[in-house]
Amino acid sequence: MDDNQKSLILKSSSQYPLPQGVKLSYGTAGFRAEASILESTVFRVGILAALRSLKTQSLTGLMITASHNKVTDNGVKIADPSGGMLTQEWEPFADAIANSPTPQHFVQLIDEFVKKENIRFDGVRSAKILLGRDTRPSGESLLEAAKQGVYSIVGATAIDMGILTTPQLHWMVRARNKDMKATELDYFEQLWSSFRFLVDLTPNQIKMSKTDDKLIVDGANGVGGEKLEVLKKMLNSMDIEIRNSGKEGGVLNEGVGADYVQKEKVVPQGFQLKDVGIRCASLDGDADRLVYFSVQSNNTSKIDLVDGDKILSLFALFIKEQLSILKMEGDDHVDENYEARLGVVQTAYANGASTDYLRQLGLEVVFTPTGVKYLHEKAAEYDIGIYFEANGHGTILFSESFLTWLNARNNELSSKSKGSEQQKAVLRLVAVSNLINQAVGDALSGLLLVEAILQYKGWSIHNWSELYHDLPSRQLKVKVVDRTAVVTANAETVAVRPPLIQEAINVEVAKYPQGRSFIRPSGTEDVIRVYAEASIQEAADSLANSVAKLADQFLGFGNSG
Ligand SMILES: CC(=O)N[C@H]1[C@@H](OP(=O)(O)O)O[C@H](CO)[C@@H](O)[C@@H]1O
Ligand SMILES: [Mg+2]
Repeated sequence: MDDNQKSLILKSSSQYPLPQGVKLSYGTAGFRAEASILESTVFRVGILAALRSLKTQSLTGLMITASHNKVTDNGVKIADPSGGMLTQEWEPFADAIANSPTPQHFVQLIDEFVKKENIRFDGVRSAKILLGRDTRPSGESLLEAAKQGVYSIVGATAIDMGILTTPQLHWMVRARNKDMKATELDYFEQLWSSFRFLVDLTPNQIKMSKTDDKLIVDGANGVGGEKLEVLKKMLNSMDIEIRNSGKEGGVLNEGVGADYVQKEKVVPQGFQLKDVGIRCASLDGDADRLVYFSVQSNNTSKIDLVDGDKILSLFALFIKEQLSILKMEGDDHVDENYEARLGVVQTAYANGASTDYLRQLGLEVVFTPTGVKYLHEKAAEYDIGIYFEANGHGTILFSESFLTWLNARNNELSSKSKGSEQQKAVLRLVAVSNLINQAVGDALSGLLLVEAILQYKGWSIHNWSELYHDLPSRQLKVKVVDRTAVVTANAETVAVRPPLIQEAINVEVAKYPQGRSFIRPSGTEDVIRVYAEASIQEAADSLANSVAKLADQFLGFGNSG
């Protein structure tokens, strides 16, 4: 960096001092905190996004959101040129600059990093960053801070895309870098047209009942509801009712949204007894999570939850079916068969019943630590990799080589057996790859895929929910002195530190039929999370409580003196 560049950063960063006592970590999903302390962080991440763009010679993205967290919180994360999360290799640098105490120290950190990474400021190609934010009121001024960060890098350009869902921003970054059409309208058109295409390939339609036609969506009073309104207009044939769109005066994520519905297993605000039996869905605050549910008839606040694991199971079942149709070659061109590697990725939070179900289908199921950056990376190793967190964040990734094969197969079948079942299966898979967001998990594209598959199968939400029965489970949080004292292994299923805690957990687990439990430090909150499941709810609750007690004994405040 030349002196001019250094003094530019020094000058602008002096206007965004780090508030006293703030310590931030890039965590599972970027920086998150109370919005009022985030200006300096967002400003610095603006610079980081520009450096990432210079390093990769590609466009990057910066999203301002705190997803399912309180409306008074906010956060910031970077989309890498692929449309995925910021490369994990840069996370320590992100942490370092976010916590840098003075402008001088900050400039020095950047200077050292730029040298180490060999980032060139030769002006051959300048940095370009797409900016987006969710509907949080603090978003506007934070976006301004991000712009100031970007403009502290000579020649860098920030393109403000306005209010978007997180997956829309990631999708745009990916599309632009692939020289594809990348406006918001292009996004909607791609979703709409691939959905229509897929639905048109539904075999002689099994007529659904009136209740099965209808879908009610809880928009979490966030950005998802308003974007779904746009899609709804394009899809005028679908009967969708959107509630908690944010226009009715409700508060973002308060008693609404996918996180609330999945964790509390109760109806979100605005849903009542008259909705019994109707298919309902819930998005989170930035519309990258999706869960379905139906209101139970015997108790108005209880729901039958259809979570991320069941969405994953529905997708896996459908994809597997299409692959087997492809394999049923009538002609002797069996050599045209491509053994597509289909893989399913879950975390330890996946309900044990879902894993059993998927394995029974003959699928390869692998586990990664929590956080979509890990699941995504793993899923990308397959020709078709399906990943979901139980909370509803996930997508399906298609490899380039498999898509090339599908296109070639389609051309061949077009000339030989147009309209055959095999060709339809090929076309369905191609449509899925266009519909489901290839950059990150996306509630809107996920929702359309669920709807298309349910139509294809002629299933109600009840049929879908009956794929398998969830094992009762319980999640608890434990406040401890230092959550980093817990170190895990084997995709977070085993605690290797503090010593002997795992042995103690094992003793508890052994007391319960189908018992399973693990602890891990949260990456987004200052707590230890406890998960337990067992054959009945009382047992899951009791196991979770015993393990929470162990966490407290080994790590808690009672132990700190
Ligand atoms: C148990 C759970 O739901 N954990 C969530 C939560 O992470 P924690 O590291 O558990 O705080 O937020 C992450 C980001 O949204 C999400 O990826 C993850 O699944
Ligand atoms: Mg989210």
